[in-house]
Amino acid sequence: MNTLDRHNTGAEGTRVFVAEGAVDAAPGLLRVGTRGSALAVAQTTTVAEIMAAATGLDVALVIVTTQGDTSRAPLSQLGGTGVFVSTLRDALLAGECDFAVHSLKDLPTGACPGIGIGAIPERADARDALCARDGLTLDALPSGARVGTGSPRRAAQLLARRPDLDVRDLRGNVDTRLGRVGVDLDAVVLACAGLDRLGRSESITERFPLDEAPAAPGQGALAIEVRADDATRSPYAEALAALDHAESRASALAERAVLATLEAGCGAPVGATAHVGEGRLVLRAEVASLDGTQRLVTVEELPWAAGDPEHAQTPQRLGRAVAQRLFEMGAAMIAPLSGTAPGADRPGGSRPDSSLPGAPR
Ligand SMILES: NCc1[nH]cc(CCC(=O)O)c1CC(=O)O
Repeated sequence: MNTLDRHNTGAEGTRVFVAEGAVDAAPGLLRVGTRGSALAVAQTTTVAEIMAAATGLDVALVIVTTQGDTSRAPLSQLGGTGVFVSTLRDALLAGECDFAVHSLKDLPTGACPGIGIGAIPERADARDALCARDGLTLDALPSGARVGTGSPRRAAQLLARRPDLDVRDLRGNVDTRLGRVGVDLDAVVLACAGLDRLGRSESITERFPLDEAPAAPGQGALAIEVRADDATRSPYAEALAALDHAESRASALAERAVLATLEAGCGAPVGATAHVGEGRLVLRAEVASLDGTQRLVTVEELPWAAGDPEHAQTPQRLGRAVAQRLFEMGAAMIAPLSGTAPGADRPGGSRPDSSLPGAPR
């Protein structure tokens, strides 16, 4: 009755299936909470298949409908993008699911009592994608071309390269946004990760290099949240350990520490992108003015090795240092960081992501 669509994963005969409505806890079953959008279901299915293979258990996708999905009220009235996240967290705390899968870039940086990030899986392509009509690249778009994005960071980065563009506000899910290309817009900018996960890679006409256009902190990464008491208990711990990817975790946490220290929200023109190379964690971040005419960029790095307890706090330290440097360069003077006017005084420092003791690294 609960199962709409079941399929075998082929992994030791376990099943991954989509449940409609409530599913009771059962010993042989893991329940993974997800939003119901095509993108959310696609990425949660991948997560569920890894969990099933690692534990030998069945995995149910529990679709949680959030107010952000059903309401037509502006996001600002619903309490910002956090509405997508808080309903999933409520379901987790209420025991309606055992895990919650989020796009990491949509997760507010503040800690949530009783919940922690149990795993950050291997990240998809973190870059932004231009999806233009007729296969056009950014340089090839005609003067004054109309490009859609709802992100102030993407708008600033577009205008920095092409001040002549007519950047238009754009909302809605991935397919809605793509549907505007060649109709009333010449192009839209979306995350490569979402397009690749949805099988829409062929719509991409250019992938912007991260060193020229740092993406949103955490873009392309997922976060698997778990009740803090369950993180180290079997079978949850085995499922999380199979999913966690140390380099992706370190990179994403460093990027998010920039955002937390700047006390910047998703509406702030802030990009941050980290990678691991030659035993070092390298973090590049940018704060731009909304019109793209002013861009502050800094790159810093620290030694880092997977699994080394000495480097457990390195991502947060690196992110804080980069954000402090951006403050010194005048970030608060050129950009609205949390919806306040440019120039407003921004104290640094904010509570970091909750980290679970004993959670897989
Ligand atoms: N803000 C919406 C959002 N949240 C996560 C993704 C998909 C990319 C990802 O997983 O980071 C998107 C769409 C987009 O930015 O194009």
